[in-house]
Amino acid sequence: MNCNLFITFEGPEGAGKTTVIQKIAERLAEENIDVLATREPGGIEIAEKIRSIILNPEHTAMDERTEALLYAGARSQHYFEKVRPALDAGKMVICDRFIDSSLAYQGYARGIGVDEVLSINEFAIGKKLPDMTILFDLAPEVGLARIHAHGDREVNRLDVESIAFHKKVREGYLQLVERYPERIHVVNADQNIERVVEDVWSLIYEAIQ
Ligand SMILES: Nc1ncnc2c1ncn2[C@@H]1O[C@H](COP(=O)(O)OP(=O)(O)OP(=O)(O)O)[C@@H](O)[C@H]1O
Ligand SMILES: Cc1cn([C@H]2C[C@H](O)[C@@H](COP(=O)(O)O)O2)c(=O)[nH]c1=O
Repeated sequence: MNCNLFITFEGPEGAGKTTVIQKIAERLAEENIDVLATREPGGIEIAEKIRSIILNPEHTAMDERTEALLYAGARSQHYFEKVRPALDAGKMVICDRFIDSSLAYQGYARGIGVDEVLSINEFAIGKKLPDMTILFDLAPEVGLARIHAHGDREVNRLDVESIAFHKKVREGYLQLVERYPERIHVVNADQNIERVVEDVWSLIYEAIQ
């Protein structure tokens, strides 16, 4: 078994990443796999502070380049303080969002350019990409409706972007699948939660064999 993997979960708002990651972490633990579940932006104190600046709905004046750099800064701190040491200790790391969020949201949807955003992220964390990425694909209307219906998390500065922006995020992700076909695996997130968990588990189980 190869369990020393860095696996990232990606997708639009309300796609189910946070819910599924918790269930997958429990399942991995049941299989006696040493796993660290974490998230971006955040996961450690400094990055959580940066998160609260980026996502504050009052920060409407934030320039798109500032936004891209803050995400990259939070990523750098989180990666070197928490992710890399866990991987070096032989653990599996599963992370709710990572570099592909920056490529899809800032690079593609904001229009900064995917290659430009990739290059600031290479400065932040180096060139190594995750071993595997699972993309939760979902129409943005469905994900946003889930967030508004359940009300179990605060609505942030990115949530309130236009539907056109969220559609571009989805397009950006789907272009990343074409760019990294070996790494990024698409899961249909518009199914009941148990089905989504099973689809994700199958991908991870295959990867660790
Ligand atoms: N497959 C599903 N079907 C119906 N509701 C779901 C499904 N997956 C998640 N939900 C619900 O949708 C809401 C958002 O889920 P969750 O927080 O897991 O999404 P997320 O992808 O992490 O979102 P975000 O990136 O915006 O934080 C939660 O209330 C959750 O219970
Ligand atoms: C890492 C990262 C995230 N984002 C966006 C995506 C979401 O709108 C928020 C994070 O909120 P969540 O509830 O934790 O999913 O930030 C981004 O635009 N760029 C990034 O690199």
